[in-house]
Amino acid sequence: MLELAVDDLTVSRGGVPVLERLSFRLGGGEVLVLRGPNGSGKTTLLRTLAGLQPPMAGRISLPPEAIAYGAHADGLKATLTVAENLAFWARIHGTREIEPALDDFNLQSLRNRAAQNLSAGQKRRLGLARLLVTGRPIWLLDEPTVSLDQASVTLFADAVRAHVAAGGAALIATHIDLRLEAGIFDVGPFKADPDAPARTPSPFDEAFA
Ligand SMILES: Nc1ncnc2c1ncn2[C@@H]1O[C@H](COP(=O)(O)OP(=O)(O)OP(=O)(O)O)[C@@H](O)[C@H]1O
Repeated sequence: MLELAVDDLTVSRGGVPVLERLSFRLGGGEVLVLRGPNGSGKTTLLRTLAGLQPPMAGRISLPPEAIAYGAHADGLKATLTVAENLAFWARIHGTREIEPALDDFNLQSLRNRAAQNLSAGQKRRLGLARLLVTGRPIWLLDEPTVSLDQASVTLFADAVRAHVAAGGAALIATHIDLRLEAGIFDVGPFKADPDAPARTPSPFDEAFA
């Protein structure tokens, strides 16, 4: 059974706790939207869940090789074409076809254009199309609709809907209403208290002890 389970998780930036004691579950077929004001820690949480930084405390459990992380930076290979970029990621991740990804993000007419010559919104569409070729079941998405026009937002929402209908899951930090059937997880109540005494001494504390 596909599930991302988060228990009593504290996440940090630069050694300072940002969100603390979070617990939630995300199962196959579910979308969870992360809400919270700018700087509240949504990116920090997603980076921690993606394994890009260690948790400060608590547990994250998920199936191996389950995560596809879509970050602010699109991570495109500038000199490769749209189709070559997708083929590159398809090879890394396995056997997935690139044609459905080109279709779903309206990239067929751009397939032979170098990524560096795409507009901001087109680059973003390519970055999102990459999710489809990873074949990974859990999508962690950080502001996926930045630079997208309304039609592309709809394409993206449709792709998420199809992904969860096929048993996948998505955790999405966004400030806009995607009109998806989704749970809402507001990180606001989990804001760490910066004045609380540190649970474990940092190297800084030791140096001045
Ligand atoms: N490298 C860093 N070192 C120290 N603090 C950082 C670093 N990067 C971010 N922060 C701080 O960590 C906090 C959480 O930032 P984060 O990017 O996770 O918020 P967010 O909820 O994703 O914000 P937004 O909605 O603006 O994208 C912010 O106060 C930010 O200033």
